[in-house]
Amino acid sequence: MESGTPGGSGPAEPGPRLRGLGGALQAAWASLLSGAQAQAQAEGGCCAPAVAAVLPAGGSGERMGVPTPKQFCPILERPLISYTLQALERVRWIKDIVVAVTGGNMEAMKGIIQRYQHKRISLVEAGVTRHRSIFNGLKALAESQPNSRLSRPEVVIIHDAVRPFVEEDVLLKVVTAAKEHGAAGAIRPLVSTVISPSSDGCLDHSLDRTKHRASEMPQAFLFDVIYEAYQQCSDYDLEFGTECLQLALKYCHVKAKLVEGSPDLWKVTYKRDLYAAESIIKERISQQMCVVMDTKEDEEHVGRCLEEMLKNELNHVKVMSGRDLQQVILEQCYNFVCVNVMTSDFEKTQKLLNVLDESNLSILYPVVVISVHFLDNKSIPFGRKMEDLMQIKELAREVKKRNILLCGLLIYYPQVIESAKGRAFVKISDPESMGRLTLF
Ligand SMILES: Nc1ccn([C@@H]2O[C@H](COP(=O)(O)OP(=O)(O)OP(=O)(O)O)[C@@H](O)[C@H]2O)c(=O)n1
Ligand SMILES: O=C(CO)[C@H](O)[C@H](O)COP(=O)(O)O
Repeated sequence: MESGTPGGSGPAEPGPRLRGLGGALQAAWASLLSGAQAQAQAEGGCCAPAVAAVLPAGGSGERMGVPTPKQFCPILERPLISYTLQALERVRWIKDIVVAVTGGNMEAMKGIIQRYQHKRISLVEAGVTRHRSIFNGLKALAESQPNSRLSRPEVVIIHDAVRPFVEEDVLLKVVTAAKEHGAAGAIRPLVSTVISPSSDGCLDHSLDRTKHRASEMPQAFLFDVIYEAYQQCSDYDLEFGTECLQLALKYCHVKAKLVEGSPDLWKVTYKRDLYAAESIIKERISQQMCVVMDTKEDEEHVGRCLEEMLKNELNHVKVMSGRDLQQVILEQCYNFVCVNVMTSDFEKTQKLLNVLDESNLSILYPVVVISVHFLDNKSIPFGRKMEDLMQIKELAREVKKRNILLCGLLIYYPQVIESAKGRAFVKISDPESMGRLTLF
């Protein structure tokens, strides 16, 4: 068993991050906690139930038909598996994440962990089938080695490395249900009817679609249940089985609770799925925008006006004062409009770029920054202003190396407007008084 992070990163703070979860889920978590706490107290310990995850990532992705195993295929220049790891590691109550990779991909995987700063990851050698890879992950959790930071969890989540869009709510639902029933898994309605062909290639019978479901991931188990099932199961199961819930039923008589999952839980299998995954990621990161203003006063005018306009297009728009720049990072937003009203040309933008650099936000996704500038026709001529602003080219070249895409917007307005330029923005949104917008 190898530690994925050379130099090691300690486990995350135990305890759930419940932001955004509904009341029913919070109650579910509370009951999960209380059961575990009672047991922990009885054992003289404390804290939440130990939850770990096993991610099989040792396949070759034959159906995708490209030389690179699909879990390592890039989406927006980042390997698919990194998105799945990110989805799991942001769930703070998952203590350990064990990833099964082939010996040949071990170094590449370590590189990914280091480059994208993944935490709480341990690597094990994959097996020749998915079930064998999972079994290896479970063994690493069951039999903690002298130098291993892993310990036997109470509940284990099993999730395919090639299902990147798993959300905290479904993870919580399967873990909670597994605690109660011994096993649980996400399901989806069938898209197509399942039929059974006979040996002559004709229809034998078809299944009633309303009575069947597609089994997806994640699944969760009481660790003792699934480990026992894997220890008991036959070579045939390990070789040809595709369903962990079935092993729990067959070998431990545990009937899994089935939990409705979201459509995004589907497994990246064919090449076109990579394009679909890319579109989903782009859609998600483009729906959030931060408008950074350089004074509180202008925030009232330009900021609020811009916010109203953008809200027609985007789900989440937030206006922030230049003084709250550190807060920007906590928002996990990847699109910024930085309005330089009061400060000299690039002062605000430069401050934002510094904060972004320090945060390492752009390691995970490309960050877009639009630097907005104003010019009224009574001050310096348009051409001179543009010349001054052309220094943005150099800045843009520099930050592009760090995955930050910077461009400028010059708003040139014809009238002198007495008070804050915020009003000028209101005016230019009106085509009658429109001056000139120049993207540079
Ligand atoms: N020996 C194997 C085979 C598969 N998997 C993993 O199990 C998950 C689901 O399997 P699947 O989608 O079938 O992946 P592949 O086997 O890689 O794909 P294919 O069947 O097209 O070859 C994937 O994360 C895959 O990497 C694994 O860990 N070890
Ligand atoms: O479908 C599944 C539900 O149990 C598993 O998630 C798994 O993806 C099946 O893998 P494979 O395609 O290799 O059989």
